[in-house]
Amino acid sequence: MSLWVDQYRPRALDDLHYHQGLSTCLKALAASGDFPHMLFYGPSGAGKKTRITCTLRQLFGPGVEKLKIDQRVFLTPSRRKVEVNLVQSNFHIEITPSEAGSYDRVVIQELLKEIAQTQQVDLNAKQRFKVVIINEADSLSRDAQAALRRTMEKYMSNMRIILCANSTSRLIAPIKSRCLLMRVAAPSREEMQSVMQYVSKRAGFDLPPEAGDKIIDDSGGNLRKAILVLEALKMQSPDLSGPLAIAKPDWETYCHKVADMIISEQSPARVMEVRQKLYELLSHCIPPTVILKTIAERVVDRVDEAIKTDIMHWAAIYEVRMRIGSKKIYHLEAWVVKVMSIYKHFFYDMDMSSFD
Ligand SMILES: Nc1ncnc2c1ncn2[C@@H]1O[C@H](COP(=O)(O)OP(=O)(O)OP(=O)(O)O)[C@@H](O)[C@H]1O
Repeated sequence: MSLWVDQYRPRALDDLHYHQGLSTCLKALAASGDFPHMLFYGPSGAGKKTRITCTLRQLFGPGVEKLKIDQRVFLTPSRRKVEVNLVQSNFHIEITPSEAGSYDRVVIQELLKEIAQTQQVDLNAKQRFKVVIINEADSLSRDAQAALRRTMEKYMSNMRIILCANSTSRLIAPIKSRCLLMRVAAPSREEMQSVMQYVSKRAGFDLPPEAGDKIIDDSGGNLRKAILVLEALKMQSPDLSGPLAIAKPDWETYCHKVADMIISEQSPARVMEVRQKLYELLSHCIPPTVILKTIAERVVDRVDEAIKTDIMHWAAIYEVRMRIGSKKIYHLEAWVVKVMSIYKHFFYDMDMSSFD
């Protein structure tokens, strides 16, 4: 039994429900015999992955759906072992180099070289090249990006790269200029509604449009989230009528709690309590940037207009520091202290001005 998001995921370019223009373009490229390196970018759950797999199917036929998962060990120059998962078919290979943390360059360099130097073994293959999909390309380190750039130039004859990212801003210009950029925007409300109606039909029930609207309100343009919530709600109350209670994920509630703690007291003791909670979140593998963003948004929701921009400004600064540095907790905590100080000063200044 698979989840609806997988079970009803469109498998061919012709079956995609929205962004028809993109599908037409991808079909033409696949048929052209001159397939470029590509960069798919857009927000989470907009449908990048779905479009990439449909494109592969268009290029190679249903054989690309026969997947196997391997684990590969790479040796770093300091002889440390890093493990990375590979998902592959006879025609393509998919990697998430960020699994290797700061050793992502080793993974990119070794793996791409190896693939580029092996010829396509399947004589019936429709294309002479293999495709390498690189997930979370926007978290590649500078070194890894430089290595990627060199391989892109050198091994174009039997390899194509497809990068998948949320935004293009952290990718170096020479990579962007070697790829065809495909922007996959979040679907509109109507598009989401029609996909959910379709999924419901396939699952054998009618979705009341109001229930669909409620789910869309909560999804923030993330279609995967919407379909997951739809399935969960259908389990809870099979007729989907009446008020729907969409549960927030635990980590989100937890982040909100941290935000409330920051606002309700500003003291060294409170900083220590917040630190505990931050460790807890990090140990459950919630990405530090997501933690920072979620807490910041909640804080900003609850404070005076006058200090909102300041708080976001510092969140942005600490996010950058966090990406560069290695100990995430330091930067998260430094930001918390900064916010407490901004908040406290704001009230102090107000009190003083009442004496004027
Ligand atoms: N055109 C479409 N028609 C119908 N359903 C779609 C379409 N595109 C995407 N979906 C559904 O939306 C879900 C999310 O899409 P997908 O996993 O491709 O997003 P993504 O952009 O790669 O997200 P992330 O960046 O978080 O990995 C899929 O599981 C699929 O069921």
